[in-house]
Amino acid sequence: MASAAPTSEPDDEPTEETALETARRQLERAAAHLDVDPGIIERLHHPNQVHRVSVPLERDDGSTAVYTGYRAQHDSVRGPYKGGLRFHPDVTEDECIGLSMWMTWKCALMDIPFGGGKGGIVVNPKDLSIDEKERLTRRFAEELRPFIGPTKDIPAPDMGTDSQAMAWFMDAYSMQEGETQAGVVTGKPPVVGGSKGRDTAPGRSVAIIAREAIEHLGWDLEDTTVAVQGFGSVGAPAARLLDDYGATVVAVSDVNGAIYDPDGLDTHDVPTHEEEPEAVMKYDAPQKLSNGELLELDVDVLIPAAIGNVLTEENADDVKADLIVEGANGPTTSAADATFEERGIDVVPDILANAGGVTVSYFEWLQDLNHRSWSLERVHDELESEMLDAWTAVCEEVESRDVTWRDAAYIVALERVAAAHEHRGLWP
Ligand SMILES: NC(=O)C1=CN([C@@H]2O[C@H](COP(=O)(O)OP(=O)(O)OC[C@H]3O[C@@H](n4cnc5c(N)ncnc54)[C@H](OP(=O)(O)O)[C@@H]3O)[C@@H](O)[C@H]2O)C=CC1
Ligand SMILES: O=C(O)CCC(=O)C(=O)O
Repeated sequence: MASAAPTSEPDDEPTEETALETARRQLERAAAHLDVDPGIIERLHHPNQVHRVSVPLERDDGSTAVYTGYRAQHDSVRGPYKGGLRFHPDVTEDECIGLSMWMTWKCALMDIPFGGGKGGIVVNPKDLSIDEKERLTRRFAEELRPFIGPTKDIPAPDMGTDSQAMAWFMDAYSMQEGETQAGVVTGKPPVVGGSKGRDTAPGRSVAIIAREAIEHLGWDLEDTTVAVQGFGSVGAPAARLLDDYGATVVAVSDVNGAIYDPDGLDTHDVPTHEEEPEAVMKYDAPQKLSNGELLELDVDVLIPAAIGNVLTEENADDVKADLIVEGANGPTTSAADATFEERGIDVVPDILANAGGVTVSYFEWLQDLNHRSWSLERVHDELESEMLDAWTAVCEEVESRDVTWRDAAYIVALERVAAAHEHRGLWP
């Protein structure tokens, strides 16, 4: 339980296992535990559709730039496709497909009536002015119009997009429909049909699940040290809530590196990505580390909550945390996962830990369809209850089958998706 900064200079560069490869391996591992029609499993290796669009943008200087956008729609047997839109230079078609598969499992694990979708634009949003971001988002909504809708496919925020982007997206879609269609996206500001508590929900669920895992392992939260990579929509609320629960958050990071205080940071004082991007490293802290060093800190709990593929075969042997709670989607490659299993390091998977985001998105969609607004207290209470139900379902599988938390979560999700395929008669 000691906390000390490592002295090595690890490689920050992730290795090249694609999200799709990781997602397929995870599916195969879960399928090996279940008696499911192999045809259904084969079908679930592939997305239903992937839409690739060109998104032209008039830059502020009058020139035209054309960006590539994607929307991957993996499976809709349990309901409309659901999942975020990412604005990031590393977005690829395969990444969107892998992320859309994870959304299918995440929604099934949470038992909410959605399938899996994910999309994004290959762009660095930090290179765009606010007006350019608005024009790009509105045009993306226009390009995706034929494929989305409140009962078809419902996007949401992800890396590089936020509630303002969702408001523009909803407005652009609604203008063409001739009426406000609040339910076409979630993660909007509450004043235009968003749900209270959606902005912090993915981080809140990470903290709730970390708290449950810590209790399950018989640790005391007050004696638990935590390092969090990324201080955005997921990392910041997770760090702050764990701090509020009594844990000691010793390190947090942004894209430029990490701040470290072995006595614990005042997480409410460190600016989040939303408050000021790239401000973490400007914060006055006893030590500055690289993002790679943060991942190898001798802490009890490590929460990767920024980008994918940061825990790889290159650094898995050097990770010193006893518990990893995945805040980001796909932070752990299959090779690293195998190493953690061998080393007895527990990993709570993304599809469980960060599922608070899509769960409150579901609450938002219900509020939009019913033209009702829930109180923040109700959102928090219902989220807590949904997270505990999912946690219990996963723990039951862990105990009855003696599998990892990731395999258990996939088994619960895959059983539900496969049963829906069987009942609907879509297969074979
Ligand atoms: N937003 C959501 O609703 C949900 C998001 N997720 C997943 O969580 C992860 C983070 O998303 P989200 O919090 O929304 O993103 P944000 O854009 O809100 O924040 C990302 C954070 O990560 C930092 N960051 C960016 N690149 C790197 C890097 N290369 N190394 C270390 N830190 C980096 C950013 O730093 P800086 O401020 O300097 O840019 C920022 O602090 C993604 O995997 C996303 O898919 C999962 C569930 C829901
Ligand atoms: O809120 C949503 O619909 C999806 C959020 C998301 O993209 C995710 O959980 O990865």
